[in-house]
Amino acid sequence: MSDAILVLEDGRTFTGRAYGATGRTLGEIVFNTGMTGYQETLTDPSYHRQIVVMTAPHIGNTGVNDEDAESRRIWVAGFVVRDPARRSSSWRARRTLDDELVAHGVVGISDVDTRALTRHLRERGVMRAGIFSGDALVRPEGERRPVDELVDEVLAAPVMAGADLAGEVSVDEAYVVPALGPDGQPLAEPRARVAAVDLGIKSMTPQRLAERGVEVHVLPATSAIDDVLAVGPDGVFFSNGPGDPSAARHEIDVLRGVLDRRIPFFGICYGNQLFGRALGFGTYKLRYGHRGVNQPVVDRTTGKVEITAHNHGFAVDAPLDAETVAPFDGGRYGRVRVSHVDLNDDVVEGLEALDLPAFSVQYHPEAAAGPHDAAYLFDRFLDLMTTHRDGSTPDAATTEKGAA
Ligand SMILES: NC(=O)CC[C@H](N)C(=O)O
Repeated sequence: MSDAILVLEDGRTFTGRAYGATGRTLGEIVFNTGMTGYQETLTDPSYHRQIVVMTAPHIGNTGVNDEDAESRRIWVAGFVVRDPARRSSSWRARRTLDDELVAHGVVGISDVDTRALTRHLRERGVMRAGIFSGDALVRPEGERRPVDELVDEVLAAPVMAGADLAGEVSVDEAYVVPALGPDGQPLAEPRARVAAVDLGIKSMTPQRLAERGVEVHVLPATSAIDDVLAVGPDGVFFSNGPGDPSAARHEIDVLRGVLDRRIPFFGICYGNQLFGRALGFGTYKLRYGHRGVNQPVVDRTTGKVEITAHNHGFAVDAPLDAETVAPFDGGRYGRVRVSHVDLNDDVVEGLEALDLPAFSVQYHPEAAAGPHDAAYLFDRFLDLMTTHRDGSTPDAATTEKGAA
């Protein structure tokens, strides 16, 4: 195994060994505290352009299987681990993690003091970084490249703030995930039909809806409101995704079209941030974000605390205490409240419109990877769609699907 170096934009360096592909990679460096789920993390499109540090020290133990990928490829820009497993041990493993990283051309580094690195990122905040190994470490004449030169390359990489990335990870063509019955077989009569805008969707999300008898039409991020309406949806879903929500102007316009028509809406993660912005709230970048599978969140509707999976670096800036009139366009969307809050740091983790059939969460009820405490949110979405359709909501008199 050859040498590798991790270079942060503030000049801090960590030496280690090449892991996965060798070469050079640049991105925003973030840490994930999950003890499990590295395959789901690697294939989560929300990590596009990010170098992920795993704080769990031993990575690769269960290899890579053919079932747990959350999308068609690995998206992380680079991978940083402490102690890679020397062999995979799982009846489901088909390949080693090292081989999988090589096959996908993902440059990684191992034997890094990931505790020191994570403490550094907690203090200084996430920043740009690069991993350099193999030819990327040496000049053509064979001498080692000085760190200053590597730092300059890191500083030339784009920052995450302002990045509009959903279009880079979304599908090109729409597809349908069929509704399933209790026996796992396709349902002839779906219980509801959802238009799901793919901003970087994880495959487990339409699956969780399909398991509840919902037919899911997954649409490209570039879809216009007419494409969404063409599905004839009982509800619209906006997925997780990479990038800065303040850059997603097209998607926010489409979402306002959904809200104006009072079509039931549910958003996850990036979808929550876009819902917040559509309502007129701001979003901001967290110092180091939430990434892992054990974040405590309180659901203020029931008072229950749930342990949840997270992957976000931005958050919605909305008042925690009271119902607020959504600021957009003089209160056009009525009242809103913060429905979920992170108990570690009081970050907004969910929004609920009180005068529209719409809600969202900042975290991952699809739970891939992670605990399943928040699965009830998919049931809430289905309930919202069916009661809205049957006209049995309290505000049904004023709720007319298709009204402009
Ligand atoms: N998982 C997500 O949807 C992430 C949303 C956004 N890109 C963030 O970092 O906050």
